[in-house]
Amino acid sequence: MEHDSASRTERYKREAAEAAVDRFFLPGMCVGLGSGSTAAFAVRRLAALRAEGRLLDVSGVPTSRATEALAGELGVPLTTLEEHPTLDVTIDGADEVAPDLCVIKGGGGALLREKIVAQASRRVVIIADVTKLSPRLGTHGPVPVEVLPFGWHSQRRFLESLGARVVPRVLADGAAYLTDQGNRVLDCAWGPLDAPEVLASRLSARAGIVEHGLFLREATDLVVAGPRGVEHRARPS
Ligand SMILES: O=C[C@H](O)[C@H](O)[C@H](O)COP(=O)(O)O
Repeated sequence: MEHDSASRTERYKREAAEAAVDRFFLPGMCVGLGSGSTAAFAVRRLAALRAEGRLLDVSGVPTSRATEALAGELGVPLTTLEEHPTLDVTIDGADEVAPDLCVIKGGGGALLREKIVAQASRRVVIIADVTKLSPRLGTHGPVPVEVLPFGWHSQRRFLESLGARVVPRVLADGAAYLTDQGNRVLDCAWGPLDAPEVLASRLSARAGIVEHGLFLREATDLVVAGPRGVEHRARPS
């Protein structure tokens, strides 16, 4: 039963990713390649289209070392923000998606590069299976916060003073999890957030906090897949 629901979720992730690539990646584009299991399906779709001789002139900026490695393995051409400071579109996953297309990202630790790439993109398409939809951000899980290793205990106390239950992210062997930039991640559970924009600006103002997983303005579109098929939603104006 559990296995069935896990494989359904994987199918929905793949369907959302493939629909988004087919609709939003166009010939000649420079694109952002997101991170995580859903975004990996998008990279695979782009590689499959290339194998059919389509989108051969599309190049991508990867949002993590893992995505860079996957794209490299599959022969997807990569570029950089130095070469292409503005990207046409980024397709990326999310951990939680609210009805206004505000999202939480960073479950895989790629939030900083993902936000840099999203903010350099004209359009940001979030791809998700239905389990990611949430009535209010914070309902499903924590907000990942990336902090410099220097003085990180002081960031932990600061986050607790804002009401979070803070769990420093660790690897299976108990060692500290480090991001691609060598920073720590503190997973901060606040529960459903009444005013995510107020929280986001307090986090952004704190020295030592490098970035947080609240993406409140970046997403322009959502492609979500579930038992009723694949649906596209544009950000409400
Ligand atoms: O840091 C990771 C990213 O923000 C992912 O896009 C997010 O965690 C969703 O990952 P997945 O598609 O594996 O659920």
